[in-house]
Amino acid sequence: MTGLVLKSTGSHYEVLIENKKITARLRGKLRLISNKHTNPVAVGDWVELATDKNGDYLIVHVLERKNYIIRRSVNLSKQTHILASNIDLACLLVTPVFPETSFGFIDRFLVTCEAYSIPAILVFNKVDLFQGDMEELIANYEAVYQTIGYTTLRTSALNGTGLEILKNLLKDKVTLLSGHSGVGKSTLINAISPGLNLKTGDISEYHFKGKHTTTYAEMHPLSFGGFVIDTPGIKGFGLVEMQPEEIGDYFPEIFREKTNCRYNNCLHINEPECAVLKALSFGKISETRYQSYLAMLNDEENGPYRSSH
Ligand SMILES: Nc1nc2c(ncn2[C@@H]2O[C@H](COP(=O)(O)OP(=O)(O)OP(=O)(O)O)[C@@H](O)[C@H]2O)c(=O)[nH]1
Ligand SMILES: [Zn+2]
Repeated sequence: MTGLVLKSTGSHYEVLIENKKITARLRGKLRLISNKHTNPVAVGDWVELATDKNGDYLIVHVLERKNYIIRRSVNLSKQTHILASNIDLACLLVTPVFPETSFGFIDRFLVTCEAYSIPAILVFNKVDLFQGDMEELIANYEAVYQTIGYTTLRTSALNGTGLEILKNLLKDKVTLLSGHSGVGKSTLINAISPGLNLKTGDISEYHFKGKHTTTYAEMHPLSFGGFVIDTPGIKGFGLVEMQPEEIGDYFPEIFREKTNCRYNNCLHINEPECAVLKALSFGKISETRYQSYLAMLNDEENGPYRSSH
């Protein structure tokens, strides 16, 4: 029989088999297969199951993954951890304040999605709080990302803004929902799919302790069709196994321009006749995006790269 992995707590897995949630363990052998990733089975995996002599469920095989997103393991070793697999859409919840989501964080998320060819959207949440300066801040973010071609949406779980549009975007898909701890992931899922009753945090706790209420990635069936994967308060995405020359390919607007650079191995730092730097000087490529690009280049061991721009 096959099932869909909804949750992993390390030793046990919650698996959906034809609308029934069961708990399963891994067959011993499976644990040895993957040295590359710290978890051989991830949320979103389709798995084959068997029962042991006591009638307990065992995961015996992981079906081929359409895609998966990896993160560096928490201990910052070379090992990586599969965050989730078989993702149709990645949705980043963004709040300009409470908590602050930086351009750098958004760009890292988008680059990760581009690298895995997973469509990504940006959802500006808690818009009920946006007035005055906040409104301006959001409009600024929207302008940057809409110009590149990303879909953006404004939502509020509190006053219902954008919830119907969000439901339409998520319907019948497996959506990875990300965002800093406290941006309102659990609250938003509860609002679009009542009955799940996910635990939400008190905002004051986030401020003072940086508290995480969610600790494991977990997949939830949506009442209107599809699944959403809630991820624990993420500090950042690791750019795993990415070559410096590759990074620009995951910024769609840099990728579009780079064919016109004089050198085809141009890193768009201070090379002559660089089409990317030219587009930047015309404002066709945004300054914040370019700064994120440079920051990501310098993340790699080959850095530092400094632009004379
Ligand atoms: N004003 C306002 N507050 C919101 C909204 N959505 C969530 N909140 C508040 O933001 C806080 C954090 O919400 P959560 O849903 O727990 O955040 P989360 O992203 O799931 O956090 P983690 O589980 O730690 O990753 C809570 O106090 C919510 O009441 C919203 O649309 N408007
Ligand atoms: Zn260039």
